[in-house]
Amino acid sequence: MDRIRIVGGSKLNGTIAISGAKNAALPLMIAALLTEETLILDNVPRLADVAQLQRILGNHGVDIMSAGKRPGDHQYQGQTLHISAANIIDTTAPYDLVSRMRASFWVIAPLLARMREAKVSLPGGCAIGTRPVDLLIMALEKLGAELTIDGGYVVAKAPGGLRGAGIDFPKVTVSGTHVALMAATLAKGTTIITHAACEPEIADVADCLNKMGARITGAGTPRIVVEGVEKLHGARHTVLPDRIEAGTYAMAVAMTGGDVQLSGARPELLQSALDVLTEAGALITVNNDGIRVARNGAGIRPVTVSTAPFPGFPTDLQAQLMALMTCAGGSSRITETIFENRFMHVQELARFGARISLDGETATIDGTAKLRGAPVMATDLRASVSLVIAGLAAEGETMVNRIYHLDRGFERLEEKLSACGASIQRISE
Ligand SMILES: CC(=O)N[C@H]1[C@@H](OP(=O)(O)OP(=O)(O)OC[C@H]2O[C@@H](n3ccc(=O)[nH]c3=O)[C@H](O)[C@@H]2O)O[C@H](CO)[C@@H](O)[C@@H]1O
Ligand SMILES: C=C(OP(=O)(O)O)C(=O)O
Repeated sequence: MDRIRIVGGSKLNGTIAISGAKNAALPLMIAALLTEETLILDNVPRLADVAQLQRILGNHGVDIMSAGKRPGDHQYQGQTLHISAANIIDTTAPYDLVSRMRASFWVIAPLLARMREAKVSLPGGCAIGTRPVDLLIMALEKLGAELTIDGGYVVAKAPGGLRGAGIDFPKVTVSGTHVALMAATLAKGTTIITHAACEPEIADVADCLNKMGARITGAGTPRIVVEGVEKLHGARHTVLPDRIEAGTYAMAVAMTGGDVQLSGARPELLQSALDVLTEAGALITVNNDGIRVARNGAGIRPVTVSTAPFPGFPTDLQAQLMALMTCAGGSSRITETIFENRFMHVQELARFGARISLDGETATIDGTAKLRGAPVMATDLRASVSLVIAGLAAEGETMVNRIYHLDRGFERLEEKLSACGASIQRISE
């Protein structure tokens, strides 16, 4: 299994091109199931999760062509996928494919909406909590589907097609909102989704669905209205930049010191994280090319932060912020409000000499002047990258084991960081 070796202590300086967002690319690829025409997606990141979803869609009979580089393409430009679901040959998404990735469960929505049936294994994904799908099931039932759970599969049927309805989510759910939105596009009549998730990836998917002929208003706000249409058609859409990747590199620069341009990053997608970084002592400037992050000389200041749905501080940056705070000049508090078990990085950060105590959903981090490199391993994607950030700032060698989580969500991580002066390499065995 591959590992990443880091020798810490170098400041980061240079430019990092931000990739397309994993959490937008995945539902956008799934949305291709809604039409028999071709959906072309630009700026799709080359990630393990994207490759896995290609296999899952392939199993349903979807043809996916990845266009090669064109002359003039920037070396960091993501891939273009031509996705054609002209013939759906199988409406079952099997356990061995779906269990590895949370978002793959969402195929249930377009399959049900277009084929009127679906059988999808209960999902897997990052081990950060129980992650039930009750609200996704509730949303599909509201739209008139009948759902049962049988042998680890959700079996869904809507023989007469889906019907528009009111869907009121009792808590904000990104997955629930994606599923409700996709299913409602082909339902008969109007669907009104309230307490919808406002994450930018939802608005990006709605934008693409509208290009495909859907009639959606209000995406990106808590109230989304969908007028169902009979058919969707092909379209071309560019995946929005990854705000979590941008925030991760911003935290890394704030920790090591240096000066890095995050090319293509969009500040409005991660304002809450930029505010926290500024409070912590990083210098953030917005320019035409993206966001510039620097920290020169000044120490890291402690912060108190709670994760929250967008536009709040994202849970997907919680572990990275915690890594940063291990070197703050004082005591920080980070509260995780979205997932009940998203502190798996705490015990691994302790291997670097970090001082963190946990009390329920709140971590108290007592900053230390220096971390020391160590062998570490993480069980989820963002926890893994928090260990990379700590390793970049720590004295001596860090070996990050079990890095397949990193490959799920960070495109060319070692390449991007090495180009900014980090000593980081992948060791393949
Ligand atoms: C592929 C993708 O986009 N993943 C993101 C998505 O995950 P995901 O879509 O799984 O997260 P949700 O927003 O759905 O989950 C939020 C909370 O709602 C709960 N819940 C959710 C569904 C349900 O049916 N019942 C229920 O109780 C979850 O357990 C969690 O406590 O949003 C999370 C929150 O921003 C991010 O951390 C993940 O990176
Ligand atoms: C939790 C994440 O992914 P997933 O929902 O696919 O597990 C993530 O992207 O941080």
